Amino acid sequence: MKDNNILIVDDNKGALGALELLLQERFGKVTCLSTPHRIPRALQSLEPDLVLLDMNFSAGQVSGNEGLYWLRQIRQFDPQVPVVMITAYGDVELAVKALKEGAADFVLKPWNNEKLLATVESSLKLGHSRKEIESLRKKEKTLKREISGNGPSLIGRSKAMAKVLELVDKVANTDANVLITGENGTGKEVIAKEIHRKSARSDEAMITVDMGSIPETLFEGELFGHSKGAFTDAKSDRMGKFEAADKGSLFLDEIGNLPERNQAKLLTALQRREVVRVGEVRPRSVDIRLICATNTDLEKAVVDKSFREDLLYRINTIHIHLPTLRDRQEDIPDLTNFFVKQFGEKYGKKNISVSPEGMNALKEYSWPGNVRELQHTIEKALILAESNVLESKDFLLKEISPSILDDFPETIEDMERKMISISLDKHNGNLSAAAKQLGITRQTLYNKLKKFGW
Ligand SMILES: Nc1ncnc2c1ncn2[C@@H]1O[C@H](COP(=O)(O)OP(=O)(O)OP(=O)(O)O)[C@@H](O)[C@H]1O
Repeated sequence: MKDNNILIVDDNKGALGALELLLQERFGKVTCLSTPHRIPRALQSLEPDLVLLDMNFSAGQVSGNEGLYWLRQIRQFDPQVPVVMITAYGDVELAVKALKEGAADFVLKPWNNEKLLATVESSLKLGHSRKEIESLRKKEKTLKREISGNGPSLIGRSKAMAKVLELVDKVANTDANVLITGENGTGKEVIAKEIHRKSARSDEAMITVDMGSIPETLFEGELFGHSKGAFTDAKSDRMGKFEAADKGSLFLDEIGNLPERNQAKLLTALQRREVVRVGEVRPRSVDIRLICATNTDLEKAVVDKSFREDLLYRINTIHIHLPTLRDRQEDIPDLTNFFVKQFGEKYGKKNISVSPEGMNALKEYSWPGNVRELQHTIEKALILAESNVLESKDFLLKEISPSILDDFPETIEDMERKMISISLDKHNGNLSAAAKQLGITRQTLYNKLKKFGW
């Protein structure tokens, strides 16, 4: 405890000298003030770790009111710094008053050296803990913002997107459950982040869970947490995603991929707004705002009996459907310029632009992979670009031939089946290789195969 900075304020010069000698040997630097009026300046210049404050300064004053006044001033300037009150006229009532006003402790004159040193030491520890808590809180806040994404990088001035954004504004500040649907890559996660960012919960985290990538047996542990020893790998207590999202938002992506057994467990947690960690019996309350997303037709899944109707009603209080990129061609130039700038900075190619002919080609393309495909197309074009102006040939767009269109799947689900089947054929049934090529996890592929009954 040698590197502390202590401020002593006492009008009695004898007491000041004795305290200085006693404290500097044990705790580090000590600064003495014989008049309280210099306290504000000293707090600013010294940033003390502790203040030892006399209660009476003016001659004849024994009420302790002066000390209480300066205690308030100090706490206003720095609420974390511990203040130990010291007086010759202390009584229990005055001590209680000072403690109520936020003093860390109270010492009577004449003091007992050992007792005083112990009081100062424990008050210093209290001050250090307060500072640590304060800095951890700040760190936590920054991390939560980092986890939730910093926004706003949401591009979309088309009529279709204006409607979506209007709905986002209306629901953001409510706690209504929101279901976001739309094809792959239309920006469902971007919209979920926007809802969170505009909500009163934006200081807390938005925790994202990809429901398709959690193995069926690990679902409860991942979402609800587990206690130490609940299963072989549970080496310590762990909170689940629900608890981590407490006071913030929980974003369940790919909710359509949730196996039936776990749909019931999720529904129970949502209805009760509480979770029970695996290995425990005591429920823990959670205060979350639920946002779900899917590219599957959940109404159809309900008819097919692969998705619970009661769960669908629970999650879709508000339904936001995202238009495909081909249904909002007006957004293509803004999105293109946004990605050109973003990747231009990333790859050190800042003067790149797109020719009018190139922009037309981008607008006319059908974008089956939506905004994500546009993003990847621009990134590739920028990396390979040999001139500063990108032409249509630079985008390597794959035009779909009419014969392919004849055989084109009618629904996204049909397309998924087809893509999975082609990929499995290509990789001789090797799930890992097919999943890698399709850009999904092996577990998601496995869940889809199960869903299709393959
Ligand atoms: N309106 C937008 N403005 C800027 N970037 C966008 C917009 N929409 C989508 N993106 C970008 O496109 C990519 C895909 O978006 P996102 O992951 O939100 O789509 P998704 O619908 O959730 O996809 P999936 O169904 O595959 O999970 C992301 O990199 C995202 O930043």
